[in-house]
Amino acid sequence: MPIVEVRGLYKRYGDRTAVDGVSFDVREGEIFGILGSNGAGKTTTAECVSGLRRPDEGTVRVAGLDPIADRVALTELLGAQLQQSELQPKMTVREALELYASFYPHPVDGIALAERLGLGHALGTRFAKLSGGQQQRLFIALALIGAPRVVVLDELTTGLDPRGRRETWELIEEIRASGVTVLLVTHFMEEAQRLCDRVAIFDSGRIEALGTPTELIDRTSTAVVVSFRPSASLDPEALSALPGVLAVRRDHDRLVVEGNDESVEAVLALLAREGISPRRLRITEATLDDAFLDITASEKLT
Ligand SMILES: Nc1ncnc2c1ncn2[C@@H]1O[C@H](COP(=O)(O)OP(=O)(O)OP(=O)(O)O)[C@@H](O)[C@H]1O
Repeated sequence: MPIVEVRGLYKRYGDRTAVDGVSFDVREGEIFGILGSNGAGKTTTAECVSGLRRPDEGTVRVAGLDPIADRVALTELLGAQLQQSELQPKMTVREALELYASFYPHPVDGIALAERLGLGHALGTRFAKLSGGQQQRLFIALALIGAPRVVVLDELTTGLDPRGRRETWELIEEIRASGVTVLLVTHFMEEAQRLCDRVAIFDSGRIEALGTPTELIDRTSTAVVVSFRPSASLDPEALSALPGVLAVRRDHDRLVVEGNDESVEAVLALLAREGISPRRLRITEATLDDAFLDITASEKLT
């Protein structure tokens, strides 16, 4: 049973179509990523799920509730991350937790939550004095304080340093492990590949691809790149003719072969037959980043 269902969602701002007929389901207990470049319609979609924007067309259901018509009931089961401007700079962590707990009928213990999120020692610290990472943790805490079944996290790690980002990823994994469904809006492919069970790639208000990160990576034309410095001269044409090879190029004294698993085996077999050793051999697999560029670029060509 999906916990979030979006069907035929349209949202326009004046004559600009921000969301252009989007449909997807989020399964209970998964981390579902909404990915896309700036202006792709990610935030607008997340806001429609959270009940912060009214769709122009289409339906949104969260655990069977209409986020606009059933707004009060929705707040009991959906937690959304706040934007920075929504917290008073002078409010302490403890005050923020108490204030937000008062909005919900069955809040969790705010102090225990703060401790779980590594904010136990910062309860008396004012919001403005928290580090970027601590502020993000507080936003996660406030999204979780009402004991939601679903949390919507939008660009949570933007502006964090690599350590802060990794710590936040671990927190999100813990949230999922506790049974909460996470809708994660991001434009960081590494983040999505690491965290998300499934992702929807948005481009110009539409979903161009949806699947697990592995499925999307497998769909990219170049799944694997092999590069090496041949110990003796080798005709690139011989490489181009091998099964699965999509492209061969020279990069200084290296040969770079783009292809798939089949082409890796074929390249290595050819080198063995010719008695050529592949010096400084590197085999790199495509990432979600490659898949994203491939998917959004091919859409632009059609
Ligand atoms: N309140 C608004 N009024 C007018 N246009 C808007 C409004 N909010 C968003 N837009 C426009 O709608 C489009 C989609 O915006 P949205 O914020 O949903 O995209 P996004 O994928 O979240 O982008 P970003 O990563 O930049 O936040 C953009 O072209 C944006 O300029």
